[in-house]
Amino acid sequence: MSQLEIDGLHMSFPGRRGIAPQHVLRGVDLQVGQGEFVSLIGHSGCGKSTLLNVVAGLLRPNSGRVLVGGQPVTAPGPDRAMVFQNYSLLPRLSLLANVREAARSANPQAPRERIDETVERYLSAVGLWEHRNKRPRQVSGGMQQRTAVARAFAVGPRILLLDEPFGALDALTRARLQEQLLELWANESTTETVLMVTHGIDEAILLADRIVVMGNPPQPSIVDIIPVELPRPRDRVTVIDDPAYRQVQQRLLDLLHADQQAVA
Ligand SMILES: Nc1ncnc2c1ncn2[C@@H]1O[C@H](COP(=O)(O)OP(=O)(O)OP(=O)(O)O)[C@@H](O)[C@H]1O
Repeated sequence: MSQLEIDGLHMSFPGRRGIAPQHVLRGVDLQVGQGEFVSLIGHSGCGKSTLLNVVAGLLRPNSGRVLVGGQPVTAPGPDRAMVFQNYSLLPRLSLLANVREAARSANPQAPRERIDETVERYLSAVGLWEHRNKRPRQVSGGMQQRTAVARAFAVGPRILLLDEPFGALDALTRARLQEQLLELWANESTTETVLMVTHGIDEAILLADRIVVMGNPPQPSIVDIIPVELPRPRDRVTVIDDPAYRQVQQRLLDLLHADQQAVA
């Protein structure tokens, strides 16, 4: 059984002042297996964030359904945690308190020592334990985003939803955070499955087991799903010489180019 199942999802936003509704997702079907890392890629406005928000339970679709572990998603829940591009930390809380509050509210029955241990583990894993008492405004954007990633893992979700989490970061910080994410996902957490929106072709190939390509209107749905058959762990420097890497890269470029032509 798939851990995440999306069946026949349709989503439109009402048009204003006589303008027709905007169909953002038309008939999206996707199954994601336990332990899979799946990236969503597509041009701006094709509905990637909308799809992630429906899976998170933040938006209700017009029709279709999302199942997690066979159960329908109707609202946000601790089995799914989301990381946004813009950090979204609570500004008045320290980094430690941001992570602790999320871990506590997702696991209200857990003993305090276990929560403290979880918070320390994830803040240390992203290299921020020594900065734990600072407020978000006292640290860099990269550090804020590392805190947001630590917070998401500390909730103990089965599925991690990432909406362009590294989009605002410089290349070196992004590379470091990609590695920390893979390390946490593969070795350090109970989180099994990752669904990640990205604009980066190379980021998608480096991280994902499969890449879901989404199309613009008139076909705002999945246009292709590309498996990435590169062994893990993947080294960002050498992996680009692998013929399988080049093949996936070319396929993505062709699909994204064709989609751009279609709307031009
Ligand atoms: N709450 C909303 N109300 C009305 N329209 C919306 C709403 N949210 C998104 N949209 C519209 O739906 C379309 C898809 O938006 P979405 O954010 O899902 O795209 P995206 O692929 O994630 O884009 P980007 O890559 O630029 O973040 C856009 O045209 C957007 O303007």
